[in-house]
Amino acid sequence: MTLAETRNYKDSSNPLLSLNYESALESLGNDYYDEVAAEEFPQHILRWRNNALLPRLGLDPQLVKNEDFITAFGKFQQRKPFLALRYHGYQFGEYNPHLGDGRGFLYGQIRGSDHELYDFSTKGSGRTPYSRAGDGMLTLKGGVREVLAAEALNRLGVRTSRCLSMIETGLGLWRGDEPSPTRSSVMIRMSKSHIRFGTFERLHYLKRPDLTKKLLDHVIEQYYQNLINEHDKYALFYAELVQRVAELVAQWMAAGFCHGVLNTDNMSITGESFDYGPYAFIPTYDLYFTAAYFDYYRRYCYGQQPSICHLNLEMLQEPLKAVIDIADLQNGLSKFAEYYQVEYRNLILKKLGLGNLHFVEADDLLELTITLLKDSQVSYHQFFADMTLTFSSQWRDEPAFVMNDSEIFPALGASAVFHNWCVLYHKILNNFDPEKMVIIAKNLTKYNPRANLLRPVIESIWEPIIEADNWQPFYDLVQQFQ
Ligand SMILES: Nc1ncnc2c1ncn2[C@@H]1O[C@H](COP(=O)(O)OP(=O)(O)OP(=O)(O)O)[C@@H](O)[C@H]1O
Ligand SMILES: [Mg+2]
Repeated sequence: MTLAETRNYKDSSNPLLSLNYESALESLGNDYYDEVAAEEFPQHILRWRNNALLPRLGLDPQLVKNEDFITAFGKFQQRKPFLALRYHGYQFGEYNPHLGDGRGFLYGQIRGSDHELYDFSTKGSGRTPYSRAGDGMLTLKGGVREVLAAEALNRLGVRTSRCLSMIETGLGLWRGDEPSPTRSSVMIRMSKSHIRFGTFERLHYLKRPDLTKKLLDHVIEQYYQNLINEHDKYALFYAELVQRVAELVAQWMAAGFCHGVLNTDNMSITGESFDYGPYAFIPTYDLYFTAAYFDYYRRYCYGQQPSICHLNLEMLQEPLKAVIDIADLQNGLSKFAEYYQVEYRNLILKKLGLGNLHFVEADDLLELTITLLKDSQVSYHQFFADMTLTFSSQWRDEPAFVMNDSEIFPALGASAVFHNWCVLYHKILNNFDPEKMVIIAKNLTKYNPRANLLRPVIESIWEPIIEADNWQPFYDLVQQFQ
């Protein structure tokens, strides 16, 4: 078989291989990537297949065999080319020109049934020219954590990439942050582009405005299709990116999520959330909560996320200046705070059951809720989950009903802030007709999943896996997010 024939070869018996792969990124030319080979692993055990994503690929989960996943996404048979994407990035504030896909590659691109272009990218598929001192691998625990984060965030309404599959690969890896040797995995992540802020930063570093413009045209054509025919599409692109990123951070904040490593190589040009390494969900509302143990100066702590994303957007202006007027860039960024506030307010009101209702005390309630969460240091997740569980139409009748249900939070009952919160929440409910209570109860259930992904929960999933190779708790938990 010639190389061209290999590239077009389709195994019609494997639905994952007979998908209609597109080559939007490949066709940009090899200034943006290197062709690489996948690692050959000693073992392939399918640990996770995301059936929920298959219909979006036009596939019936019943017709895709586990072996199909293994052939395509573990053995990497019958598909080429695999493209390690080139990028740089600001890591903890320092520019790093030695990055790029160091343990992954672009496997292929697929047009979903929603007409959006999706990337399938690997993580843990072996060394590339960008691996530096790394082994090119992903630990099994890293794979488990990324699958869980993506599903939990998706359930919480965050615009996120998701994992399509995770296969255990039978290697023993050495890591400073896991008892070693530790088990290995390879993952396929489905996302709306793996082009990062750092992809543009590299082109600026190389002084290639021509390549910047070509990439920007590609990004707009594929991911900002509503702007294609606008005469000022470049300015509008940046303005929309600012909005998407501001909304994304608001989604993280409302979800109580701390990404952990908001370097510019982990920021997507489509404003989608991805790369779930040392992330954590906040146990309590604490702006200084820091997810990554190596983030000594709390640069990426929970409360810093909005300003860090603003800074990352500001730094992206440098490469974009090659194509977009500086005044347009500044104007675009000036709306960040407003977009963030609007989205955050909406999301917290949704979590309080009141998202789609109009009432004058909305800002007071938002402020008081945050004060309550901050002062009391009750569990951020549990506050909303218990509110969902205990809410009743009686809360409309008397503030005392709200307070009495507070037995779930004995510490809250005595506080003046909680008393004020109950009075205000009751007053707001009292403005509405009794039948609106049903809508509020439904909203609470919709926006406050019962399951959570706090650190002890992840550990309780991981323990049965390492101790008895028992994956049931993992499947049960993912199921609750889907
Ligand atoms: N084990 C490893 N071997 C080789 N390169 C690695 C390894 N771990 C991380 N890298 C590289 O270090 C850089 C920063 O890693 P980071 O953890 O942000 O990304 P990642 O998790 O590997 O991938 P992604 O951002 O696609 O989720 C990236 O260029 C990544 O490819
Ligand atoms: Mg990364």
